[in-house]
Amino acid sequence: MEYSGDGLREHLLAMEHENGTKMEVRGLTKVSDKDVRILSKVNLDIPKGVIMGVIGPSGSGKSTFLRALNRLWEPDSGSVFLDGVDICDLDVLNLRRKVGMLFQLPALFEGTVADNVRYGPQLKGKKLTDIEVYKLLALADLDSSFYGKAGSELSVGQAQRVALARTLANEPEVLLLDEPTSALDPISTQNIEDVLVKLKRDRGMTIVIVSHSIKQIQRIADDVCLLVNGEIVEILKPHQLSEAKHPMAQKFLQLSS
Ligand SMILES: Nc1ncnc2c1ncn2[C@@H]1O[C@H](COP(=O)(O)OP(=O)(O)OP(=O)(O)O)[C@@H](O)[C@H]1O
Repeated sequence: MEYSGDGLREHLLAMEHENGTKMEVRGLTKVSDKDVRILSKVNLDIPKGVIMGVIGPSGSGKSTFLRALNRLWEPDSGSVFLDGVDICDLDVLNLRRKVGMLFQLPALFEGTVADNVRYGPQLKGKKLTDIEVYKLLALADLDSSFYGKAGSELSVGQAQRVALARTLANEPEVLLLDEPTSALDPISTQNIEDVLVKLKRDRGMTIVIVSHSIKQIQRIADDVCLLVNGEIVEILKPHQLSEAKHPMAQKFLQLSS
């Protein structure tokens, strides 16, 4: 299709909207009770439909940063915008549906896998059909045999995929993952990574993943930000990580490789 004049401008504007910034983090600062800076004026643009990796030494503020994106804590100063709207202006439960989160260890509720997957929609008064539950399980790479299983029967890797299906049942636009595979074996890790890449590719999902594994970030991330002492010191493409300039970042990368 050819565009000219107004048509071209409209087309470009539409593309800009399609591929625009999903989350903007501006001046995010968190100070501990003991007056220690945990995050210091963090700025980051997270584009739509990308996997953003967050890496850095232990204690650098990665989890704190991630939790700020769906208001698991409130910053001392600074703001986070979702599609241009300050997340403080959104109903917090609604925000957490739009910006879902997975943790290192999955915590399933009592009951079956299907009960877990149905949980979020049920809170909004919607009962997922069996077919909808099966589809969500499939999205998280779980076959139909998991439907009636109890959470306690599952391996950690399987439980993590159920937790992912449960989060996806809320139809999030952004997925936050805090070291989601660090307790998993290589095959379960690969299953989760494949699902994340598929969610990005097929659904345009925006994903922010904190990981201690540089290799994982290199396998799946589009961009990676390096957090050191509560500050983003560099934002790079995964293949450029060896070129990081900050001395602490260099040391961290050397020790991690
Ligand atoms: N609720 C809190 N009160 C006081 N200090 C905190 C609190 N939560 C985190 N911290 C401190 O903030 C710093 C950053 O912690 P955070 O868990 O965000 O780091 P991290 O980069 O995710 O670390 P790790 O890689 O070890 O998980 C640490 O020094 C931690 O001790």
